[in-house]
Amino acid sequence: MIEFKSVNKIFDQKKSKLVALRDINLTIHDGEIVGILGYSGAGKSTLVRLINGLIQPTSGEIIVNKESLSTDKRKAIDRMRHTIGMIFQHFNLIHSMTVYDNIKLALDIAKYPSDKHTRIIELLDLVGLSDKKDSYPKTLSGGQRQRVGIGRALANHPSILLCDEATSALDSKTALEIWDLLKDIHSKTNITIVFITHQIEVIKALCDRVIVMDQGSIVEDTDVKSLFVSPQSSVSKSLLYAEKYEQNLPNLYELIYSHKNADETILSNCIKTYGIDVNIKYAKTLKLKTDSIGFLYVQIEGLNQAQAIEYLKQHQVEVNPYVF
Ligand SMILES: Nc1ncnc2c1ncn2[C@@H]1O[C@H](COP(=O)(O)OP(=O)(O)OP(=O)(O)O)[C@@H](O)[C@H]1O
Repeated sequence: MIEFKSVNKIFDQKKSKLVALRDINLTIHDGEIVGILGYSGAGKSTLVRLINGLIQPTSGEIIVNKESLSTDKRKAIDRMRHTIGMIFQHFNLIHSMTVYDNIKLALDIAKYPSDKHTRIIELLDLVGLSDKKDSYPKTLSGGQRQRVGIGRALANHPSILLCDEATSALDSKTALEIWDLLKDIHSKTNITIVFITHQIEVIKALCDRVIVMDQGSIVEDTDVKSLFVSPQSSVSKSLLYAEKYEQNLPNLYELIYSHKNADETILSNCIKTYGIDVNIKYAKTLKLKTDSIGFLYVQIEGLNQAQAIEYLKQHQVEVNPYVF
């Protein structure tokens, strides 16, 4: 479990102070897959660096697996060795070492107590790189390099995996394969995954919960489905709306089908009952990890417009006036 209690982080700059994190209160439970979402400069990396003990908070307390992180650097290093694995955007592999040796290095640093060779073979199998054990990083694709990164991060059986923009440098197909691999690892190990990202796609495909950050503060902490159905913060709205329909039209509404019993017949029944004209501008289905949500952007015209909207709402369709 990761806990932040009233954590502030202030960086001293030449002439001023920069508040990178302000009053962060947060609990991440064991086995959760949490996305930390925000624009550049929001404070995401600072949050991660505090979790892994690379930096200290200016005030407040951080507790990782019941261990309070004080200014004791030895404890932080121990935690990195034993409870936290980390993967990075640019993989951070040692290029003069083979895949096998890159993973072995992690075991050497952790002073792995059991048979290292057996563990390396196990890890190579887990990340799907058994046939690449003697290859060098420069001969691997980006996705394969990140698989090595994942193998190395998991070497010493950590209970937490921190991912800092870990798929931002990959094309969308390769990123999807890495998210699938992480889901597979999660189902086998129940490891806690914290994924720092500015990409809404990762949240959609991988996460159960999302924490949205803006200018050093947490502005939203919610389950992923709620983020898509009713985003609360301006950051999540703008990240989501950038994916959707951007044109301003009169009488434009966003209809959200998120309940299992809400289907298209509701709209056709509504048209028949209230004699309205419905002009469908755009439709999209978002597939989440275990669910899906339908979005329909429609212009609704006619005398009974208000009653029609009420009817839709009563039939578990969310209706929002759509103004970008
Ligand atoms: N060591 C440092 N010294 C001074 N300021 C820093 C330091 N590290 C981060 N900052 C500042 O703290 C703020 C938050 O930075 P942080 O890297 O945590 O944001 P981020 O959300 O991870 O952004 P990005 O996605 O661009 O990495 C930024 O204004 C950044 O310039």
